[in-house]
Amino acid sequence: MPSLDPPPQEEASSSSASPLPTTLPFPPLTKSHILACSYPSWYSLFRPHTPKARVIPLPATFTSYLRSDGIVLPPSRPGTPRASTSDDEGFFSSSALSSASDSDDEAADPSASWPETHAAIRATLQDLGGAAVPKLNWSCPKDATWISATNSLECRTANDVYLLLKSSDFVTHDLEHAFDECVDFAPPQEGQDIGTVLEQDIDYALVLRKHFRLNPALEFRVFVRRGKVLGMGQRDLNHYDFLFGLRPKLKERILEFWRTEVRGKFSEESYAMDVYVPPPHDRVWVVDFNPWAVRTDPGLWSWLELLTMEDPEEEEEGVEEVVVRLRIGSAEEVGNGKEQEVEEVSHLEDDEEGEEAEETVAGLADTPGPEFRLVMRDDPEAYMFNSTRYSAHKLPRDVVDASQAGAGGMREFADRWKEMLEKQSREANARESDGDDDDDDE
Ligand SMILES: Nc1ncnc2c1ncn2[C@@H]1O[C@H](COP(=O)(O)OP(=O)(O)OP(=O)(O)O)[C@@H](O)[C@H]1O
Ligand SMILES: [Mg+2]
Repeated sequence: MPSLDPPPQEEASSSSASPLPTTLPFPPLTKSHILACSYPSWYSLFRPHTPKARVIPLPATFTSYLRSDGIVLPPSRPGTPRASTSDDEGFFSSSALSSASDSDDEAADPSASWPETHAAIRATLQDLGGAAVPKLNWSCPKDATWISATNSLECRTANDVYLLLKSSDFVTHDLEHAFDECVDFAPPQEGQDIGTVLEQDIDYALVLRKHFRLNPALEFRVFVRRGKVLGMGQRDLNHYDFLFGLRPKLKERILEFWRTEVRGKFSEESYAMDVYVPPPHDRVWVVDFNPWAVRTDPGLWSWLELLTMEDPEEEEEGVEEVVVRLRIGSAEEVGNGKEQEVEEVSHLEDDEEGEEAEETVAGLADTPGPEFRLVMRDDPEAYMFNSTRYSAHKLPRDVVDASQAGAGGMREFADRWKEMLEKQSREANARESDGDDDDDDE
């Protein structure tokens, strides 16, 4: 992944009265921090609070297959022609993926190099009820869903899994750039293979999570810095009226969960924790732990503010549900405070979760304690170029494009970067003085 260093000092400070930060003040990134956020590292600690999943260790033969160019899938059944239309082909037909390197139907079966892994994946899919969402140690192939017939992460066969993993840049990042920016990582010397170097420290694994229909509105990212929750916010960048009424309850549950189940248990002091809080919103599920690093998408926050904000006051144990009936904007804009129809969210575990729609109307404003950000209707933050889906991965691409466009390109990029920092700073100030303000028309 290209460096995310902001533009040079003179670009950022030349025209502004108040000096702007020119680098993001992250603490030094270490391999041990990255490894602590690897799914197989934390899963055993939080298993009772994690949707049903299985971790399959991956041999070097399999990771080499993932790193190799081209997409060659195993035949649907060993020994059968690729054009088979058996049920085992899942969403994808392996015959449809024949490429230049695979011009005849008799290309070698790649799974011959990792038969146990192939068998384990097939058995695990069955064990998980026939449909799972794949992930490597840190990343899910969210950027590759376009290649799936269902446009989703749902996999029904081993070939569905391989196709998503092999099509994903995010997965490639795990395989080739896991320790980028780590101060204690020596990049490979000439002639050394990155895979071999990384695998000295990393036990690669495939995580298969039982697939369920989750409601993206109820996924949140919680930012913890030096052992204190700084804030939290939606992961999905759409506006959901019903979240405003639920905010006090969600916040209380998430903070309580963090205090009782995560604090003192997860080894790291700074990280971004992803949680899912399905109806009836009494139980918090851990989806992921992400490094405190620029590679993690700050979502509705910006890294600049997360890194520079004051430490919060000591946590109040048990934030109360405060009923605050503020009128912000029009009635239509603030919504009715009731949750809309909620998607099915069963199968988090072996036992079923309740699915009743939440009717609590507890207020629309945020309660005291760490700020809980929601997307306002027409919130510009949802549309900022650096806050769109997978922005942490798009930004480096911007840097790459800018660098390829020569000095002019870099200057233009630097200007955009400066504008972005200024905008974030303005918005942080406005938020501080105005509180919830859904009329922001920037
Ligand atoms: N068991 C599941 N069934 C269906 N969808 C799931 C399941 N688990 C996760 N997802 C979806 O996949 C998304 C990505 O999962 P996850 O957060 O683990 O990936 P990630 O690569 O770590 O993402 P990020 O880069 O944002 O940290 C989740 O936000 C959720 O919407
Ligand atoms: Mg993650």
